[in-house]
Amino acid sequence: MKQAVREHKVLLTITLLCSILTSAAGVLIALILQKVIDAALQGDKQLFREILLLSVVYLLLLGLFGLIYSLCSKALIRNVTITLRGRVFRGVFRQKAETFSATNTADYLSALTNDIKLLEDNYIQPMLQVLQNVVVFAVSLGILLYLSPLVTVILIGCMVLMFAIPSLFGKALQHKQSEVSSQMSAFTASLKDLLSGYEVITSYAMGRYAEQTFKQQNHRAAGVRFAADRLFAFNESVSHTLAILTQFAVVFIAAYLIITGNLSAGSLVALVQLSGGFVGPVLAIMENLPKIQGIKPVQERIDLFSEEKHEPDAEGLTPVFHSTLEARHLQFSYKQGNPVIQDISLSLEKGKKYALVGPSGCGKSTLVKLLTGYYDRFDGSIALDGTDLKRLDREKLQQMVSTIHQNVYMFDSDIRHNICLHEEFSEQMLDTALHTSGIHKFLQNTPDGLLSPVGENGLQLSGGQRQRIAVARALIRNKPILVLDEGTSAIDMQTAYEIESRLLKLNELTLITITHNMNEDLLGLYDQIIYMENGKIAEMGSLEELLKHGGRFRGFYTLEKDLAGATG
Ligand SMILES: Nc1ncnc2c1ncn2[C@@H]1O[C@H](COP(=O)(O)OP(=O)(O)OP(=O)(O)O)[C@@H](O)[C@H]1O
Repeated sequence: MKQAVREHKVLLTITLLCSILTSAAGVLIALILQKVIDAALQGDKQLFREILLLSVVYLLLLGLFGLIYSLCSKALIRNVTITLRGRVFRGVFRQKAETFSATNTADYLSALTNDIKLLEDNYIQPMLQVLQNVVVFAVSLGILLYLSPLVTVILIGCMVLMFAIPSLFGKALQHKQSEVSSQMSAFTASLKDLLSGYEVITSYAMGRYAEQTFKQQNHRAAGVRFAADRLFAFNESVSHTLAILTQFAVVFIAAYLIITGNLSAGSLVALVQLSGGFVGPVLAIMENLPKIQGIKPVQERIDLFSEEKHEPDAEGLTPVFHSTLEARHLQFSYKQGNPVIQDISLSLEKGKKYALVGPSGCGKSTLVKLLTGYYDRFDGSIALDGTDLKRLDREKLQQMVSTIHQNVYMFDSDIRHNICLHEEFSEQMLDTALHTSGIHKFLQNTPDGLLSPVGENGLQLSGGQRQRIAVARALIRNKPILVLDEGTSAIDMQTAYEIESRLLKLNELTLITITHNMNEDLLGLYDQIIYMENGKIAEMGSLEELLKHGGRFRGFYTLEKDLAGATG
């Protein structure tokens, strides 16, 4: 947060300077009032003309500095907001995949929208106001002392009382602000969940449930906000009452000093004006200080997501893959005491093709995620060409692997953009990717070809078409490792067979396919079938070897085939 403000030092300095000048000049009006009233009461025309001229110059300068301050402060808020959002956005994308997936995306959305707005309203603007008011207070104090030390002492007494108030509210407000931030995050999460579930909600007649959930979250969010505002209201009204009391005290004492002949009428007007300039700033400071204190939890949350929090990889070695990807005694659990991967050792060779099979939930996807550097909180070791994965540059490692999942994310653009993703590729590379992925088949039936829009998250395409785009997206980049995590499950059998058999022919590609499809012709093309059960590798070998062996894989294979036959 502070770093983001520091990035705009020049604008900050100009804003602060103009703020000081405008605030200080604003106070001088009291002296002009004093002089003009005394000149009028004395009938001094010469002095009256001089003050009139001075006032015109004063007004012009005040207006000019006021305008510059106003423009600069708004530009400062805009720049800091842009910088903060940028830092959070980059921070989110730079963190480890493991950390990213452990956090609800609504938390990121909330940090980028609600929290940054809270910072603007409760930190940046109050900070500028506090500074302005400190200047007004200091200049007013000087002039007050010059006009009447007695009134000044009484004013200071009232001030002390007024300062005691925010300390009573500060802690409670801090707590309430934190609650507002968490509740807004929960509200965004719930809203996102409901909107993403549109199809399920409408087709399963869940409208009432959705409305009720929304109503509850809506009321809760508004309720927490109101509880914080209520506390602000108490703080503000106590402060206002004390401020008015102070001004009353000044008027009555100054009036008494006029009665006793110790003060001029002009000075009384100046004192009343100054007491406003003295009390007002204290009031504003008191209102703003709890806001600044209260925003600390939100500030910490933003800092947590910001890029400076994400340390670079320890060694950041550049990964190379010429021979093997090897795991030794690999153990991993999502929750302590519940291991999902148990003592797995295996070696994958470059260019070979592996089919990973086993009952649902046995740990296939988790194993592949570990092997490709998605999670780094595991026991045992994983090495790429002999170098420990934890020593490698995470970003470069990610760039060596393409993973195609069952659900493919599509940007709301056309087919070409969803394959190339802002990168330039030759027409020949694009053509090869289109053929290997089987896209060319359905392109013939689309009027705009590669320029056909796919709609929000690819809604205008079928599941199979989306998966073919994902295959092309991966192939065009020519990455050495391709993971198909049921990546062709939505494609018809014939096309899936064609795509997979083309991938199996790519000599340089190391292919790891997680599949439930027990197609003998396809499985027979894989170099190795890795059969998993309960987080362990139960058997490993070619299809022929495993079937001949007649072990656990054979039982699984036969059962799956029978089931597919019965349901298909
Ligand atoms: N992010 C996660 N957090 C907590 N537990 C998880 C997470 N991902 C998977 N699991 C659990 O780990 C176990 C293995 O899941 P995994 O997805 O690796 O299995 P799988 O063999 O690929 O299953 P499937 O064939 O159904 O896709 C399951 O019990 C699952 O509930």
